[in-house]
Amino acid sequence: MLDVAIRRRLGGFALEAAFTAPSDGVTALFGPSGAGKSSILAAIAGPTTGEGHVRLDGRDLLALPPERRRIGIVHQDSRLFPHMTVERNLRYGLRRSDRSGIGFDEVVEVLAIAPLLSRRPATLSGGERQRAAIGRALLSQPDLLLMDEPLAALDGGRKAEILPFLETLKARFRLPILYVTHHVGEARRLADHVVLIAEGRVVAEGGPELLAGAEGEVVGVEGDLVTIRVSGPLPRPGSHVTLT
Ligand SMILES: Nc1ncnc2c1ncn2[C@@H]1O[C@H](COP(=O)(O)OP(=O)(O)OP(=O)(O)O)[C@@H](O)[C@H]1O
Repeated sequence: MLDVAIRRRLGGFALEAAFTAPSDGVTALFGPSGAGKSSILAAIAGPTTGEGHVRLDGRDLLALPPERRRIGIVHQDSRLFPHMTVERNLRYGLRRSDRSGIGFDEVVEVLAIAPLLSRRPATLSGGERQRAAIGRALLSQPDLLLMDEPLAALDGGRKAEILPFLETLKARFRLPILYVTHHVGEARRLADHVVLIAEGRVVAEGGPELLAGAEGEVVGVEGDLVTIRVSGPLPRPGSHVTLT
C-alpha cells in the first residue's frame, strides 16, 4: 500500500494532503485546477522540504534522496530528449536502472512502439510521444509511477487512442500509479481508487463509484458539492452534479 501524508507551504498555498492508494492499480488524484494535485506529485518525487511521509509498503520514500526513490514520472508534455531516437530515449531509461524486471521488448509490445523506434520525437504525433514517454518511465524500473495529466495536451480522438494502452499497462505491470486528472471520464475509466482534492486537501476518497453518474471536468469543490463542467452533447451543459 502507498500511504501519503504531505504538509507543505508553497507561497500563500497550504498543502496538507493525506490519502492511501493500493499498491497495484491506478489512483486518480482528481480535482479542479489549482487544487494542489501537481504539488502533491512534486512533493512525492522532489526534494524533501516539508513534513510528512510517503510510505510504499512500509518504506518511507521521503527518507531517500529523490534519485533513489525509484519513481517513474510522465508529464503532460513528453519531455523526451529531442536529439535522440525513440529507441535511444527508451534505452536511456533502461540504462539508468540497475535492475531488470520490465523488459524493453515487453514495453515496446504493450505500447505498440516498434514502428516508432527509429524516429525522433519531433516527427511523432502527441499521442505517439506520450506512449514513448510512458515506455521510458516504465523502463527505469519504477516502484511507483506518477502521471501528471498525461493526456491533457491531446485532443479527444488522440486521448481515446491512448486510454486502451493505459488500461493494458496497468494490468500488465502491476505498479501503484498516481494519475492526476481533472477529467471525470479518464478517472472513471482508469481508476481503481479516487482521491478528490480541493484547496490543498483531500475532501473525499473512495472507489470509482464516487464518480458514478458524473461526466465532464471538475471545476470546483465546495463541501459535498462537486461542480463539473459538462462538455459535448451530454445532459444539460452547466448542470451541477452532486457526488456523495
Ligand atoms: N512553489 C510555489 N510557490 C508558490 N505557490 C505555488 C508553488 N507551487 C504551487 N503553488 C500554488 O499552489 C497551488 C496548487 O498548484 P498545483 O499546480 O499543485 O495545482 P493543480 O491541482 O495541479 O492544478 P492544475 O490542474 O491546474 O495543474 C496553486 O495555487 C499554485 O499557484
